[in-house]
Amino acid sequence: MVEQTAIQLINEEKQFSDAILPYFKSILEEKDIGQNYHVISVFGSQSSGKSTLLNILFNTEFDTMDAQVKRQQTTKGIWLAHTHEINNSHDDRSLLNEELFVLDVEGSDGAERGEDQDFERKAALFAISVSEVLIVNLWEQQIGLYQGNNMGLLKTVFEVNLSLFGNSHQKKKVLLLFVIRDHVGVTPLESLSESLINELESLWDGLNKPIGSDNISLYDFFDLKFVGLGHKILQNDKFIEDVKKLGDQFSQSPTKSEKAIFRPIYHHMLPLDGWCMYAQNCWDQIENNKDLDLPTQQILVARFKTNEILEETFIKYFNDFDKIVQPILNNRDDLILELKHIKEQCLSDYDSMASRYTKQVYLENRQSLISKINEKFENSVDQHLKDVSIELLDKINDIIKENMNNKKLTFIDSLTTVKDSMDKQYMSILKKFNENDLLLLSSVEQKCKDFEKLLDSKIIELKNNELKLLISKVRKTITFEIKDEIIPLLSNPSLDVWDKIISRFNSILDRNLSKYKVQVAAVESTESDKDNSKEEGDTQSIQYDFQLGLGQITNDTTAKRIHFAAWLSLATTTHDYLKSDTIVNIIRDTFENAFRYDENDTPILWKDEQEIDETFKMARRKALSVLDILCMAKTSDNVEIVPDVNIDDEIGKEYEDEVGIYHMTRFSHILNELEKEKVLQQFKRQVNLIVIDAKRSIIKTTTHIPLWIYVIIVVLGWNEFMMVIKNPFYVTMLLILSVAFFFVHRFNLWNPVLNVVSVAIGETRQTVKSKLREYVLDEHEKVPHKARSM
Ligand SMILES: Nc1nc2c(ncn2[C@@H]2O[C@H](COP(=O)(O)OP(=O)(O)OP(=O)(O)O)[C@@H](O)[C@H]2O)c(=O)[nH]1
Repeated sequence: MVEQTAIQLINEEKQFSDAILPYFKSILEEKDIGQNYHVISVFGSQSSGKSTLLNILFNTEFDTMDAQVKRQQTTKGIWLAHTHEINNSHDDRSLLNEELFVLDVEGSDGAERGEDQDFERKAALFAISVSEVLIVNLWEQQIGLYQGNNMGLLKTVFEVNLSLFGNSHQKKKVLLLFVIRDHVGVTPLESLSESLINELESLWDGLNKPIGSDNISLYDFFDLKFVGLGHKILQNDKFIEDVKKLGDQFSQSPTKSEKAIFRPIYHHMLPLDGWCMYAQNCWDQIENNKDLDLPTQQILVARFKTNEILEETFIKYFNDFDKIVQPILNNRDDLILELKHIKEQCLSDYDSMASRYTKQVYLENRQSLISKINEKFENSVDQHLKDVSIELLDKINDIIKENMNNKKLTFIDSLTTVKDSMDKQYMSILKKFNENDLLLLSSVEQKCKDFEKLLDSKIIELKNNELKLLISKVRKTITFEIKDEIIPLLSNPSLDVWDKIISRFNSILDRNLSKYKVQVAAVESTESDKDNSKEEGDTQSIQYDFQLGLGQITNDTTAKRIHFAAWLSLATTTHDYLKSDTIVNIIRDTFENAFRYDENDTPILWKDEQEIDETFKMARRKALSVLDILCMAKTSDNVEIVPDVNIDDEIGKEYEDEVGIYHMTRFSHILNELEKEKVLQQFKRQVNLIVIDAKRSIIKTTTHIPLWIYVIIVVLGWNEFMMVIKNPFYVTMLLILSVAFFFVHRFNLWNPVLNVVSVAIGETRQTVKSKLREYVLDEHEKVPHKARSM
């Protein structure tokens, strides 16, 4: 046997060769024949001329027996040979443009295997399973003999075949081509065929059919064809001619001739590598005596092969996927184009390779490939959509700010508009990917939900920020107003100062919350409910809406927060302001006002100490009553003021005073007893000084010029006084000077007077100087004159 042209598919030990694929590769090289091939088996008694027929018909080179040497088994196991040549009457061997694979099966009834019919049964079943055409080779004289013409074996094969495929919906047909050898022509072929058909049909009828397969006919599984070949030894030319005629039928196309042997219904519709795997699976099943389900095997092969193709094409296009896609992740149009291109290429490659397998499996795996591709796209698309989401969400802030700055829309209207717009933008982008089938169907809805979630959390964040701003703004205003209105009240406290403070506080709070108040229609209630609501101040019918699209609970909580903050601000303001020193100053001022000024706010001029003492007592009483008011926040009804919210946790600090007593800071507790005592002492020290000052001022005015001075003045100046009184000139001069002095002093003319006096003095000085100069010069001139005259 020539190694290159035939290979042992299954050896005598019933082992399937693993060299089949390399064999196919070596003979076909890189040629992809797809489904353009046919598988033919030959089956018959040992040394019945099977190999000889195949070699002449298909130009193969199977071993044949040399009868002149020894009649013995030549073909062992199952051999496979490749050919594309068919001997025909046109003498054109390349008529058929398809590849042929011919299986030469070990002959039955061989002496070498003896009674062991296991292999020949398995081989027959295998041949039926994997071939389109099974040539049953028999001598003319064997027809009519049960054992001699393999009818026994055929019966077994039919039976197994029926039990395996009887209930299958996909009944694949095989052509049983009975080749009658040494047909010398005495008995016409028709008559021989008839005998064989009768034999086969009665054989079929006699089969032990499985339940439910009673009505299945022989022809549901097999087509029958009969050919007679002349005696090779005696009529060699006729033999060759008959073989060529048979070759014609093999060469013909089913579309052109009814006699054509190869028909699509016999084909397994598997590409060659798939057929190889299929054949191996069939043999494994047969060999292991398992149920051989050919359609299932075909599907398994298709599944395996299409999976293999799927993986190969996927790797081919997605090995460098990240490198290709990463740089264009931010460019949506390029990204969509590239993804689309990759997907189309990948699917086109898959289609060309896998579409040759069972359609259902091919389509199933195509869908898997699409899902796999989309899954791979998922990361990139997700990354892109994430960037898009961030971009869109970032824009929201600016758009809302712009809308609010331009006073175009309120915050909540702006928020609704922006949300709709962002939703639309995102959906249109998502739609672009979806339209191009670049998303996993299952993920589209999720992506929408994810964006909705992001958008909602952004909206909540914006609302919270806006709410924080609003609360902070209202708090600041309330704090400012509290300081502005409450501190003046505290710095000059009246007896009902705390009533006034609470009243102002309520009006401040009300003023700041009024624009957010919503009147809600009163809910029908029972009489007792109405009474209760009256007692509670009808607050139940008032709700708040801070115009930020918040839920009622959040609105109410916000109102409560502002209410709480207002109380805290009031507490902080009063406690910060009413420190011990400030209280000392306040009560000292109260004391001073009462002590120094009368009812008309006129300063009191003390006449005597008794008056000072009485006024002191009155002023101190007033100051101490103010101290009592400031030490404890109580209404004029003497009811301690307790905030209607619990701010104790904020201001309620526990502390120990100097004498070891624990105190808890409360809103109404401004000073504790110890602090009050200290304030009192400080106050006393300060007012004592004021009283001492007052008393000293009386002594000063009364003891400023001692009386005896006046007596001395009168005693010592009596003569001068009398002299002035008695002289009319002095009296007149005194009166004139007194009047002049009065007017100058009254009209504050001392400066002009002093100017006049200084000018007069200057003039006088000049005059005196000039007179003196004249006098000196005159004396000088007289002296030389006297000297000359002497
Ligand atoms: N009378 C006759 N002899 C033939 C014919 N064809 C082949 N022979 C002879 O029969 C003998 C066996 O032929 P093979 O082709 O080896 O038979 P085989 O069926 O392949 O044998 P195994 O492979 O051993 O089963 C050879 O000597 C052939 O010359 C034929 O048509 N008529």
